[in-house]
Amino acid sequence: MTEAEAGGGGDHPGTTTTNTANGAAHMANSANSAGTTDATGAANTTGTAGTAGAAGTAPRERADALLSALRGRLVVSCQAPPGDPLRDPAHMAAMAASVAAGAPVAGVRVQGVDDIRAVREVVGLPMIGLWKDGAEGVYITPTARHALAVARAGAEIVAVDATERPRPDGRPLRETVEAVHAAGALLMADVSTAEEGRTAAALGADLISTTLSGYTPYSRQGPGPDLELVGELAGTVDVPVFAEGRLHTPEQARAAIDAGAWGVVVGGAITAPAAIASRFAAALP
Ligand SMILES: CC(=O)N[C@H](C=O)[C@@H](O)[C@H](O)[C@H](O)COP(=O)(O)O
Repeated sequence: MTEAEAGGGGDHPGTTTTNTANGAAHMANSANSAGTTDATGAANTTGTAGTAGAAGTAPRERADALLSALRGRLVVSCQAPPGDPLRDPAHMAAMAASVAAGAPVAGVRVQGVDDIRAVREVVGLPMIGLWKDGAEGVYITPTARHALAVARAGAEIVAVDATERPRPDGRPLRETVEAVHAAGALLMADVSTAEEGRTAAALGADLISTTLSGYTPYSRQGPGPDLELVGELAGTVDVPVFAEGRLHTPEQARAAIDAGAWGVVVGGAITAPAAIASRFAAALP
């Protein structure tokens, strides 16, 4: 990924950043041609992406259609940790295609520009994209440059770290929000506390996710999902709130929806065979 590939550009749609219960007004006709998956085509599980069935509709309508397709439903995160033999774009594309073909999932969450491109080739579902750069501090899509690369690789929704921790380039989160919107994508703010969620929503984030609860030293620590945070956020911000992180069972996913989540994102419990096998092995005498 070069700076030229990742850097600015794109037509700013010039939309406002007013948040509404139904989401964003920023979903422009993207400069990223690969990222124009038909957001209304939730039933379209596999096949060539980018059919852009909603192309030509207003940005706001496209954003609302995308968010509606995710409401009350499951997004599967297809990510492999560094060093895992599955950490390969072709493997993640096969994983995502398998899940999409065999289960009524609403979307996928995919890490890294190469994986996003590979998954985009074979899965037509809405995609939350991110770019993990590093492993300490702010590493989930840490700068506007990373965010633009993710949008241009084909993700309709760009997930970024929206915690209060210092960002590696020292730039404000607001710049990333503006860059993502200029690229015609929506921004998902990965947060660890309710205050961070409220701040992100005020900055124009289109969706909030509880992804980082338990991953900042000042947030709730625990083995399971932070449903309390889901409920608090759902009651105070006017954008969709996603439950994500440590959802291990279908019952927890349902409880998250009951707590007010717009949708749920599940990763390791579905797409991390080593972690799943370890739990089984640990239960044996
Ligand atoms: C903290 C962090 O880096 N979370 C990452 C965000 O994309 C992923 O490693 C998680 O797998 C994802 O959030 C889904 O969570 P879980 O795998 O617990 O269902």
